[in-house]
Amino acid sequence: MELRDFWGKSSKSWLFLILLFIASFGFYSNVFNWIPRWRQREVSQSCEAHHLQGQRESPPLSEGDCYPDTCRVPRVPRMLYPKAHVLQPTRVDVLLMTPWFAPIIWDGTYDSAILDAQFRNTTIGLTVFAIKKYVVFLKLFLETAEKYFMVGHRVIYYILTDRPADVPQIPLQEGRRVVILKVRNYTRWQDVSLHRMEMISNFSQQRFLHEVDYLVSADVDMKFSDHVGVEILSSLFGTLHPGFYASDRQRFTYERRPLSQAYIPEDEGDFYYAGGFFGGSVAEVYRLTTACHQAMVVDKANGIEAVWHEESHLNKYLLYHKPTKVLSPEYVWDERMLRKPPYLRRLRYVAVPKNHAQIRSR
Ligand SMILES: CC(=O)N[C@H]1[C@@H](OP(=O)(O)OP(=O)(O)OC[C@H]2O[C@@H](n3ccc(=O)[nH]c3=O)[C@H](O)[C@@H]2O)O[C@H](CO)[C@H](O)[C@@H]1O
Ligand SMILES: [Mn+2]
Repeated sequence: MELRDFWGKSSKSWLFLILLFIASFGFYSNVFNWIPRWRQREVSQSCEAHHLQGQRESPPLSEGDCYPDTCRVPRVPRMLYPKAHVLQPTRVDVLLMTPWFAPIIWDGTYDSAILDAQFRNTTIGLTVFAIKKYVVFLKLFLETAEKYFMVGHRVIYYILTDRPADVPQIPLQEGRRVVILKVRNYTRWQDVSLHRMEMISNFSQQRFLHEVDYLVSADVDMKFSDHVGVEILSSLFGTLHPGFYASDRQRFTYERRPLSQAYIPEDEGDFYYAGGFFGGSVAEVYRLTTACHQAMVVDKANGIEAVWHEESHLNKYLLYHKPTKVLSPEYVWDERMLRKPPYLRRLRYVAVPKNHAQIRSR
C-alpha cells in the first residue's frame, strides 16, 4: 500500500488512537494524584531536594523536610485584620530586614492572627537542659512558658536532665506535654553547655524528627515575660545577643584564634547571636547541632576550646548558613546587665539572676 493511501485511509483511526492515548495519560496522572500517600511522597521528595540544594556537606536526612514557611504556602481562612500600608513602614527606628532578606522580628511588625492561622497544626519542641543544680530554674521557666510560649499551639517540652526526680510537676494547658530525657552530666559547666549541641543532634535523629515540626533551644536560667509565638518560626533562626546588637563586628566576641573551628576573622560577621535561644525546622537544627558538635570534636583533638563555648560555634555556623529569620533582643534580654532602650518595646525572655559560683559548683 502506498504510504499516502495508508495515511489517507487510516487518518480517522490514527486520530482516534492519539485521542485515546491522551485521555488515558491524563486519567492515570490524575489517579496518582488521588492517592494521598503517593502525593505525600512526591511532595516530601521534591522539598528535600530543594532544601538540600547547595548543602552537600550537610548530613543526609531520612524524613521529609517541609514546613509552613518554606515548601508549601499555607492556606488561611477568611480573616479580618488591619491592612498594611506600603508607604507607612511599621517601624522606622530599627532594621527590619537583613541584607539576605531575612526578617528581623520586632514588636509591631507582624500580625499574630495571620501567623497563627498559617502555623495551625504545627508542633513545636522546646529543648531545655537542666543539669545538676540548674534544675532549680525549671519551675519558673515552665510556668512562664505556659503563659507566654506558643500559646494555642501544640508544644512538647523536652527536658534534658541528669535528675529526672527533681523535675517539677506543672499544670499544663491542653495540647502541651513534658518529655523528660535522662542525659549524663559533666563536671565542668562549660562541658555541659558545649555538649548540648551533641545531645540535641542525637535526639533529633532518634525522636524530634518524628515528633515535632520545629525545635527551639533555650537556656533554663531565664523566664518568659511576654508573648513568644509562631512569629519566630522559620527554617533557621538565631537571636541578636542583647550585649552586641548595636556593636561593630570587630567588637563581637567571636572566636579569634585561627586554630579553632569557630574562628571568624575580623573582617567578617553579620551579627553576634546568643547561644541561649535559637531554632528552626528539626532538619535544620539537626544540621546545625551536628556541625557544631563535629567542630567541637576537632577543637578538642587540637587542644582548644572556643572562647564562648558552643555559642562561638553557633556564630560560626550562622555566618555561613544565613538564618531565615533573626530575632531582635526582645527575645533574649538581661535587665540587670542592660538599660532598656526606648525602641525595645517588649521584653519576652529575660535572664533570671543567678549566683554563678554557687549554681555552677558541684
Ligand atoms: C542567654 C545566653 O545566650 N546564654 C549563653 C551564655 O551563657 P550563660 O552564662 O547564660 O550560661 P549558662 O550558665 O546559662 O549555661 C547554659 C545552659 O546550660 C545548661 N546548664 C549549664 C551548666 C550546668 O551545670 N547545668 C546546666 O543545665 C542550662 O540550660 C544553662 O541555661 O553563654 C553560654 C556559653 O558560654 C551559652 O551559649 C548560653 O546559651
Ligand atoms: Mn544562661
